[in-house]
Amino acid sequence: MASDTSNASDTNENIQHQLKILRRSLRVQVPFTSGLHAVKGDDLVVYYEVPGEKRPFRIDLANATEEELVELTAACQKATFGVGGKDVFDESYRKAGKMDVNNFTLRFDVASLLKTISPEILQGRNADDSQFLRAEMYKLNVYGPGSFFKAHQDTPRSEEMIASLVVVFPTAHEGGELKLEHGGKRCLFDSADMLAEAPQLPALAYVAFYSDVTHSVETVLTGYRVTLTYNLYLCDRKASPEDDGSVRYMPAHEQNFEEALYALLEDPDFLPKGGLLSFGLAHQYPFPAPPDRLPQMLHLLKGSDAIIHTVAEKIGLTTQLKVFYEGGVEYWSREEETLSHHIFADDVLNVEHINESYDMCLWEELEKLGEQIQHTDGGQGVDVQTVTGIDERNRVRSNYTAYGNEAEVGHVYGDAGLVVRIPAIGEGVRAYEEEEDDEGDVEAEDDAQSDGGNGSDDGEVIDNQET
Ligand SMILES: O=C(O)CCC(=O)C(=O)O
Ligand SMILES: [Fe+2]
Repeated sequence: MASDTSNASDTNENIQHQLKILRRSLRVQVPFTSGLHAVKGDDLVVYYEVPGEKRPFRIDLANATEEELVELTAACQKATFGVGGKDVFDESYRKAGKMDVNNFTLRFDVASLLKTISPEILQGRNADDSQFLRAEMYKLNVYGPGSFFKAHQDTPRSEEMIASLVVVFPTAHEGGELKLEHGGKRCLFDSADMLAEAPQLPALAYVAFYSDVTHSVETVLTGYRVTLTYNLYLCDRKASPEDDGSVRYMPAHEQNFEEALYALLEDPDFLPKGGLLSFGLAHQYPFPAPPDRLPQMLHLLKGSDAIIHTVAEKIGLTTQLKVFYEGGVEYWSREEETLSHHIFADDVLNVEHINESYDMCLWEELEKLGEQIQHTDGGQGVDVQTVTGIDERNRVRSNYTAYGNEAEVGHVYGDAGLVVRIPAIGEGVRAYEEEEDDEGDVEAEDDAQSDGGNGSDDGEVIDNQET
């Protein structure tokens, strides 16, 4: 699927080495964070409504008896799950009890736990990023013996919903492990085990994972597994009274990524005429509504995707989300042009107005939207060096009406990926490479590379202040 963009630089050993480092430093990301969280004595007391009863019931989930847990289970509704925008009840898929947030209350305040998980969930973002995490309590779930929840992804409640948080109460149980799967990697969150071995009680076990992580709850064998779920949203820091101005520590893999990127920029064989460094996205994203969908998605990047954007920006390089359209598909392949039409488009292709089967129309629309990729067989276009392949994780579909002997709907598919724009040698952050300065118009940018500053704003004076 990824663009096949072999060029002269493919033979250069240094370039291959640095590309390998870029790949490796993006791969180490684990898409979840978990642990134990100590709480105070009565933090885990829950008051809940029981249908037909005037007064709320009380249960202390730090010291609950079996009888109390049976009562809590009885007060729950049978849990449903979302399929195609509808809530469905199917006990072969999800067997558990749930309680909506307006039917119970508890003292536990998630704020301190949010502080613990935020650095993990917001990793890859700028230290002075204007965003923080906000948690919205979603449901209380009760899994008695025989309960489970099969593999699913959580329904995003908005474009800003980035992750889910599950908090497990210290009620005795066996089984009920949460299985997590992302990008072919699997792991197990065994809260029963963690809580049984907690050095200090009362404590909660917690796990937070990005919204595109597939997860399932294994069958509970004995006892009761009680959980609280929260939706985690990205919010604008300006709206937060809790801004503590903390500075983010840059982990080693992110530093490696930055160093490899610098090494590539310094290599005279690396995209000498400039071009694009392309990356597949490691996470799935909801596409905001049109127009200008892609630029809006840039602030939603998470994990290793966010690292690419943050580091490139720090160096003074532009990152863009693009939709990669591969030519040569049946709708527009013309004999003389097969397979040479690959485009990085600036937005999702809109072809609703196209109502004829002559394939070139689609192609013309695509050309208006983006940059054609240079191919080994020559022709015009931009040089692209692929770091990681763009896959179908963020596939977008555009429909148009195709007329054959009957009108039918045709589809064009594109896949979103990230590109970092590399200037030609002698330009932008690579201005230091210029040997014969014939025009003298690159001087203002001479220092941009060496201080890692953002030399992107024309004419801006860069302070040499170290922080
Ligand atoms: O209770 C749990 O451990 C997970 C619940 C869950 O995945 C959900 O409510 O979507
Ligand atoms: Fe879930």
